Amino acid sequence: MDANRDSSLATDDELLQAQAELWNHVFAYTKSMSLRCAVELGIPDAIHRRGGSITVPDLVAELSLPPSRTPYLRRLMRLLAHAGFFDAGPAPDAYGLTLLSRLLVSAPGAGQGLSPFALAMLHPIIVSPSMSLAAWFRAADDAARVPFATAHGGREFYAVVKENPEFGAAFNEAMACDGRFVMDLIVRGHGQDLFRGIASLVDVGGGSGAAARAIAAAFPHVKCSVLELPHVVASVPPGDGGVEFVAGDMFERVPKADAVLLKVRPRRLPWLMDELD
Ligand SMILES: C[S@@+](CC[C@H](N)C(=O)[O-])C[C@H]1O[C@@H](n2cnc3c(N)ncnc32)[C@H](O)[C@@H]1O
Repeated sequence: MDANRDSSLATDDELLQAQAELWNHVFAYTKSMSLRCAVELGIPDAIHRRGGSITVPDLVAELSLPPSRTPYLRRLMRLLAHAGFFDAGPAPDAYGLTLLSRLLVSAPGAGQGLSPFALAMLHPIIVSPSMSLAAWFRAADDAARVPFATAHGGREFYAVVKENPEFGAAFNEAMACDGRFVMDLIVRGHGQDLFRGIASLVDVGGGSGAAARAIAAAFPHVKCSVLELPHVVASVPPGDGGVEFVAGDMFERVPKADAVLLKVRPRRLPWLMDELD
């Protein structure tokens, strides 16, 4: 259907199709929330432990859930299978891992360990400010540059990360697992070209050093360091993985090195940070 057409000219079928699309958008969050639930329960790891496929009653037992939850878990699995996370294979009432859910499996060699990323990005501290996006647009006062600050007592994102150790640890682990995953692929695919002639590298805002460690392991001749905020450096176990940590502020000083790595993410969440953060 032509998205710009006047709805008075649409056929009943087209109106119903448009309503179905509207419902898809209205309920899109059910996918995210079901994913969060699956990760919190440890469903991808449980299926992996049971050889890659499991029936719903066995999954209830494996997760030590009350048997009365079986029909509800079945509905959750059906939704997640529809979203591509699990494969409703040939056996009745059984679900297997897909490429997508293998990304979440934590066992080394069996999956990519990206569950912490899903958990942190779907944490209430990140999600809840989105509920006040419209109110923020309407607000006359300019004090809060983004809805995140309004929802969190005027504090910017990294101040909240610092003040909330549980969320801080979850956020750092999310960055670490994603950094490790991406950097392993980059090193595997393009590392020889990328790091030729480089003797030292500093990863600016490099979190707990997962990406720098992946580079140091693959290219031992590259002296890798990480520049991070002091509270992040303080949370990294000492003597970890051949990477030097420098506590500081990237806007004040960046240690000298042959190469600077600054890996940032596209600003997908308009309520979280603005261009100045
Ligand atoms: C979005 S995370 C990215 C982490 C990692 N580079 C990655 O891509 O996975 C941004 C990191 O920058 C750090 N950071 C924020 N402001 C900083 C500053 N002024 N100086 C140094 N690091 C900073 C944060 O603590 C956080 O770990």
